[in-house]
Amino acid sequence: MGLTNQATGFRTLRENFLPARTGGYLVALAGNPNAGKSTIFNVLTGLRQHTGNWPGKTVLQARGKFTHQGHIFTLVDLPGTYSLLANSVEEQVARDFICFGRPDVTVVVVDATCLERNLNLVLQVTETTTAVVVCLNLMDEARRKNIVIDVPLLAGELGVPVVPTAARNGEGLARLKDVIAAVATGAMRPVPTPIIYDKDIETAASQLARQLQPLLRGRLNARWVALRLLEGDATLLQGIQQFLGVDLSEPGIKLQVKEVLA
Ligand SMILES: Nc1nc2c(ncn2[C@@H]2O[C@H](COP(=O)(O)OP(=O)(O)OP(=O)(O)O)[C@@H](O)[C@H]2O)c(=O)[nH]1
Ligand SMILES: [Mg+2]
Repeated sequence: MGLTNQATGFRTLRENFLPARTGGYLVALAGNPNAGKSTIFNVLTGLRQHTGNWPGKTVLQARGKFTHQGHIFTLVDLPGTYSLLANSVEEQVARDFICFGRPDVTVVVVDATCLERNLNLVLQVTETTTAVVVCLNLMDEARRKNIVIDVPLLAGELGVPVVPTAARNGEGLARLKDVIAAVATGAMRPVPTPIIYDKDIETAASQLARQLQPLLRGRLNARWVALRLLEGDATLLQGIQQFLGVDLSEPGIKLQVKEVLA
């Protein structure tokens, strides 16, 4: 059953979105459908989010709390998404929370049995924020399929911590909490490996990013927004208007996009 814009009303989504900051840290759980986000959410919070072996179970974000090392963490279980270039309302919920919910840490849960496909989202998230932890879930399944992953090498390549887990039997979740806490408190500062595009795209993006910087005022990564504008991502413009009150579809910006593309 699809969740449509009409059925939910965008306003409701937006009101649901930005949790009141009541102290503690805000942690987003993002990832492809079926990667095990809700399973991790349930173990960490003791709540019972719907889980099951088909994609798209979680349609709206769910929130729960856990405490660790004396800190309170609000965990947000997001709908599964393959990409930040939202193609459905569920993906838009996830994208908007990652971009506008200002999480202190974004955990990207990936399926260790199909790492390559899952890394697409990891790379997109690390383009928007540095406070990223990769949770390499379904390690039990990977072992069963004789898939061997060099975790330190992966972490080194990505520039963010990678924590192997098998959430269904609780494996690795204590370490996951330690790493979330370390990134949230600033004890660990990931430095994601930048993705460098063709020279023309880089030149256009940095030119545009300079124009966007004063409008976005650090609330969103200007380079990433510039790349999305060059790509013509209309739903992101909607989100920026809604959550930041900045209209990037105004003629002045359109003209700049045209100019850098010329
Ligand atoms: N073997 C194994 N199964 C797991 C593991 N983690 C989750 N699962 C199972 O994988 C299926 C999907 O888990 P969910 O937690 O619902 O996945 P999700 O990421 O929340 O999925 P969406 O909400 O659809 O995006 C469920 O049947 C879980 O029991 C794990 O580490 N190992
Ligand atoms: Mg789920």
